[in-house]
Formats: sequence, C-alpha cells, structure tokens
Amino acid sequence: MTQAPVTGDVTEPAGGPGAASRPAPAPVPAPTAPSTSTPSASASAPASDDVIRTRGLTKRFRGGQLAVDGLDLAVPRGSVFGFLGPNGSGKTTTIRMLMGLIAPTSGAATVLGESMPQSVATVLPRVGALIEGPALYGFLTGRDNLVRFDAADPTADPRTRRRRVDTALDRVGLSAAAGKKARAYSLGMKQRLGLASALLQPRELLVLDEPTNGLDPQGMREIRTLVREVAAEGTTVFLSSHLLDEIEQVCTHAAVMSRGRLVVQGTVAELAARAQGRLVVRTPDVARAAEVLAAHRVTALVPGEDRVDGEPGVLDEEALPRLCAALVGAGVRVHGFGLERGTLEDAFVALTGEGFDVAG
Ligand SMILES: Nc1ncnc2c1ncn2[C@@H]1O[C@H](COP(=O)(O)OP(=O)(O)OP(=O)(O)O)[C@@H](O)[C@H]1O
Repeated sequence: MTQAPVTGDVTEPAGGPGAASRPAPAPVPAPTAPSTSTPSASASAPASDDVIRTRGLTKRFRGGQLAVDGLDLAVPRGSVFGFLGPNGSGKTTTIRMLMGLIAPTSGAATVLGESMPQSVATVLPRVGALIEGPALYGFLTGRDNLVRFDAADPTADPRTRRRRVDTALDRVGLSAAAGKKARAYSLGMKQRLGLASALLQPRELLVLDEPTNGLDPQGMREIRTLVREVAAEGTTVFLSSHLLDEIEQVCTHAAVMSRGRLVVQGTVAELAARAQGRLVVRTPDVARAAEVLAAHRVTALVPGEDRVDGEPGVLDEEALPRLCAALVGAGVRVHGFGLERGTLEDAFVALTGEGFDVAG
C-alpha cells in the first residue's frame, strides 16, 4: 500500500518535506517570546509588533503570471487578520511565500520577526498552518493521523500525547469520528482534522487558508467559534477567505486583495466605515419621498414597498436633519429615517469599482 497523503499539497517547502502544508513538526523547541533577530534589510522597518510583515512582496510564476504584485502587508500581534479576495487574487500564493513553500520573485517578508524563507526552520515550529487542505493519510484513522503529527514534533512530550490528541479532536468536534479511517472523511471532516493538527500545540501564529472551505453552515459556525477561542488564548490568527461575511464575523483586521495587489488594509471597523452607508427612509409615501430625496441630491435611489434608500453623497452635520425636515415638510409620513452602515462588500466595490464576484 502506498502511504501517500490523500489530500493536500505536498510541494517541498524550503524548510524540508511537508514543512508547511501541515502544522510544522518542530525541529527546535518553540520559543515563548518572539525572536529579536533582525529582519532582512528590505523588510526592515522600525521595530514593530507585527507578526507578519511584507515589503514589495512579488511572485511571478514561470508562465509569466504575476500572482502577487508589490505587497506591503502588516499583521498586528493579537489580531484575527482576514486576508480577503476573490478567487485567483493571490491569497494562497502569498501564504505559500510567507510559509517558505515558494520563494518570492522580489520583495521580502518577515514572519514572527524573522526573514522568510531563510528562517523557515526556526519560524515554522512557532506556527500552526493549514494550507490547501491537510496532508492526511487515508489508511489511518483520524486519531492516528493526529498521533502521527504529534509524534513528528520533537518538542511534544509522548507521555501527554494522548491528552493533546483527544483535546484537539474534541475542539474540532471530531471525537465521535476519531476511529474512522481518514479516507472515509468528508471534505469538511478532513478540514477539521487538519485544523486539529494545527491546534495540537499552542502556537504564536495560526495560518489558515480558507479554513471553512467545504464545511456546511453549522461547521462554518463551529470553526469561526474555534478561531475566536484560539485568538482569545493569545494566538494571532491569519486566515484567508473569499467570504466577506466570514471576515466581518471573526476578524479584527483585514486586507483586501484584488488581482495580486493589496487594495486596502486596516481594522474591519475602519474598512467598513470607508464604505458609505445608505440613507434609508421608511414610509408608506415612497414615490413622494423619492422625489424629495432626488431634489436633495440623494442618488442611486431604490424604492421598495414601504421604504426608499439611496446614496446621500457627502454629508455635513446638518444634512440629515435638513433632509428629514424636507421630507416631513413635503407631507411624507416618515416612519423611520437613518443611515445604514456600509459593509465590507460596499467598501470593496467602492475601492475597486468591481463586484466581489466569487463562487460561494
Ligand atoms: N503554480 C502556479 N503557476 C502558475 N500560475 C499560478 C500558480 N499558482 C497560482 N497561479 C496563478 O496565480 C494567481 C493567484 O492564484 P492564488 O491561488 O494565489 O489565488 P487565491 O486568491 O488564493 O485564489 P483561490 O481562492 O482560488 O485559491 C491565479 O491567476 C493563479 O492561476
């Protein structure tokens, strides 16, 4: 029988076979504090508490495809950082460079304060990673896959292995299915098992590439809860997603990619605030309200059954009360009046002029 992983990318990383498509077994003990070694010159910046930092990070594949183009990323320690972008926008390529799986064409990256890919051997033991699906052995049970991962980690005490494995299985909701062969697992179960392997040890950084891919809505909720828990324990989480609502629900910070370039990064609240909210008027007098709003330069009006909404343009402090008074003055029965907060999707569309067109 061929003992080959049933899923996952087994590309040889710079740090040795299998070093980053799974939570890297540690060749050296995991330090408890971030390294203070100097980042490479081009990635160097004033000492910062960024767990990931890139400067002009670029990847052009041999066929000429520019997958990542001059990326400057800063992931603050303690954040749950969402790396957001439609399919093909360069997220996985960036993560593969960060984890030392592929070398950049130009630019530089530091992870936990150390240059990648040069420091892959010292950095990866401090990182739990789940990239492009977990590399699992189909002929082993879920539990035995985890035992194997744990046994490959020289820092993991064999006497406490069973407890670590059971805790990890429990955290991802796989205790009941732990005795099944991994090849009988659904995609979602494989994804959970991969996450469990990334959670065997506490890590400073957890890197998850599309962690909810293949999960049903309940499974997605569970993984998001888990991500919040891990973050609350002090681990910085960097997760890629093409799901805007996922990022809004779990992330404190986000970066938005489009066609290999960084569109914007910041806290999720800041990003959503860049999206202008829509003015919403609830009224039975929809047609009249729309006329008044149009006369006051509210654009993109969308009339509904008992509401009309539109883009209010630049608002000064007095604009909203003035608009409301104008509606009332025109005999519109105003049952509700206010600005609805913009979403990340609005921000993305406003920033790129593109729809966030992704497969769900
Ligand atoms: N090994 C490769 N050789 C050539 N082109 C590649 C390679 N890997 C990725 N690309 C291309 O680089 C671009 C970015 O791909 P990447 O997988 O990084 O995007 P992504 O945002 O992760 O998308 P997805 O969510 O679909 O995985 C795409 O156009 C892709 O086709």
